[in-house]
Amino acid sequence: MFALGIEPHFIRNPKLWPTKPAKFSETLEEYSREIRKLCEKLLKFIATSLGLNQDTFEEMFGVAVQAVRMNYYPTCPRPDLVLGLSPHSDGSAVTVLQQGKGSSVGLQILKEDMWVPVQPIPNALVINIGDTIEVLTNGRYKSVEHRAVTHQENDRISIVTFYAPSYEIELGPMPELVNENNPCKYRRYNHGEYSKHYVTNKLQGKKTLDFAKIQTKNSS
Ligand SMILES: O=C(O)CCC(=O)C(=O)O
Ligand SMILES: [Fe+2]
Repeated sequence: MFALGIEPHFIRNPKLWPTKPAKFSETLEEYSREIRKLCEKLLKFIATSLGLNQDTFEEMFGVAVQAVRMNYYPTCPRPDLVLGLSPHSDGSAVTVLQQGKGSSVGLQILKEDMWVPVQPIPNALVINIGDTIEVLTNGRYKSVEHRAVTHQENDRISIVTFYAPSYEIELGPMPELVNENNPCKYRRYNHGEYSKHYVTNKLQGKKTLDFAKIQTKNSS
């Protein structure tokens, strides 16, 4: 995999940006600008769906952090033994995933304890909800546990954009979404600390969210 910080500029490491192909940087810049607009829109729709002001997340996030990860999964003679990427949820607010043209099925999501393949749809993007939105909505939206599998004959590429709040912000469940029927499930924390926790821990399902979980007697 190849990961690059995009926004804000201070997270960029220009030394890592390839000079070949010549248009790499320009193309990635343009792609990222458009994906950023899409993420802003998605967050407006999520806020509206919860009866909140559409700018709720934008106002809360500060200058949002955007990073991209390009995953290459070579063919594998024993896909039954080798995963492409271990099960995890993303630490982002939302993730936009693009699968290479003509890609084989590789992404799977966990639904009712079953791994369900996500069939690539030509010219369509996959949107994943990340842990940040799960916390902010007190679990009304849930981050999706997913993994990537390998394939015997076809290799595969995915290009994944993570969109998250600024590292400085403190976040926790929004008071509007906490009540007697839906008691507070997560504590408040600093998003930078969560990000650090996320990247320094093994990918292991939704375990990283334990960082924020309030342990109650009945919770597992
Ligand atoms: O390659 C995929 O489809 C999944 C990639 C992914 O989940 C990630 O990069 O976080
Ligand atoms: Fe992911």
